[in-house]
Amino acid sequence: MRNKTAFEADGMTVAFQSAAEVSYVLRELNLRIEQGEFVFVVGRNGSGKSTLLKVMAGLCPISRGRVQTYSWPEVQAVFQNPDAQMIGESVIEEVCFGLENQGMAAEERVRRAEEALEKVRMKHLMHQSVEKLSGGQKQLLCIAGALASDAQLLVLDEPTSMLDPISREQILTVAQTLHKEGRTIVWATQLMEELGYGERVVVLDEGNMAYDGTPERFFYGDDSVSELSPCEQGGFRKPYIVETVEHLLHSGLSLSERPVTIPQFKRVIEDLCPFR
Ligand SMILES: Nc1ncnc2c1ncn2[C@@H]1O[C@H](COP(=O)(O)OP(=O)(O)OP(=O)(O)O)[C@@H](O)[C@H]1O
Repeated sequence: MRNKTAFEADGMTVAFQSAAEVSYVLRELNLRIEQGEFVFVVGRNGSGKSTLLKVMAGLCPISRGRVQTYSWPEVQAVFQNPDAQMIGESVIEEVCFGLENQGMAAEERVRRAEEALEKVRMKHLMHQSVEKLSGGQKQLLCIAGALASDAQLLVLDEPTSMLDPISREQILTVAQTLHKEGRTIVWATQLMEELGYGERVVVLDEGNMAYDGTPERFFYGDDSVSELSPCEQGGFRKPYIVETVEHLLHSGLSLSERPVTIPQFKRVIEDLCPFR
């Protein structure tokens, strides 16, 4: 699945002109995402994450440079304000509506919508009015809409920001499954714990690319003991697992890997305990 490019930008610049000045939001970015990658986009507020995702979804024109991406319905996006994306009256209608626009037969629409609602644990609410949903439930509903489609590229802008920890983990696990099936996922987040679910982290800083690499190198850097890692350089807070591992490394323990996820951490601890 890795032989096709899902998104490519060369010298991509996005600028907004106001009466007084031109403000640059993305500055001459070069970025290539292959089909099947799971990429997290990280950056402080206002660093340009949403703008980058909007360009990927074909919703924001660029000012300079060159961009190549899928067009709708091969790209599906979930943005931060779920209300702005709602059209249907009931939960199931909302999901089916998007599929109808993609020319899917009625029976298939309902089957897919129910399956997607099941994945986000909202099937029991399928006949409820969209208006009565909480913010987090609306976010889950938008995610269900994207899951139900055949989209090759899923663009998700802080999709778990309103979700409780169980729903958050559920959505991350669903995203991992879609990734394993070969879909491309680009996910903007402020939550460092989420990065281990993907395989690549892109950091934006005032519209510039500050880092592009694995989650492991992002958290630990090239040398885990001396230099500041890209995570520290960016002023982000490391996840608990990474902080714990760094304590172990500083105390002189030699570890089999530098874990960023709980299963990886478990492996490291098991390797340290030969008599388990
Ligand atoms: N339509 C617009 N007109 C003018 N400025 C804009 C427009 N859209 C975004 N910006 C500016 O671009 C900058 C980047 O915004 P963007 O929403 O892409 O950042 P972000 O990293 O997603 O932020 P957050 O984490 O707060 O969601 C901000 O300073 C914002 O004010």
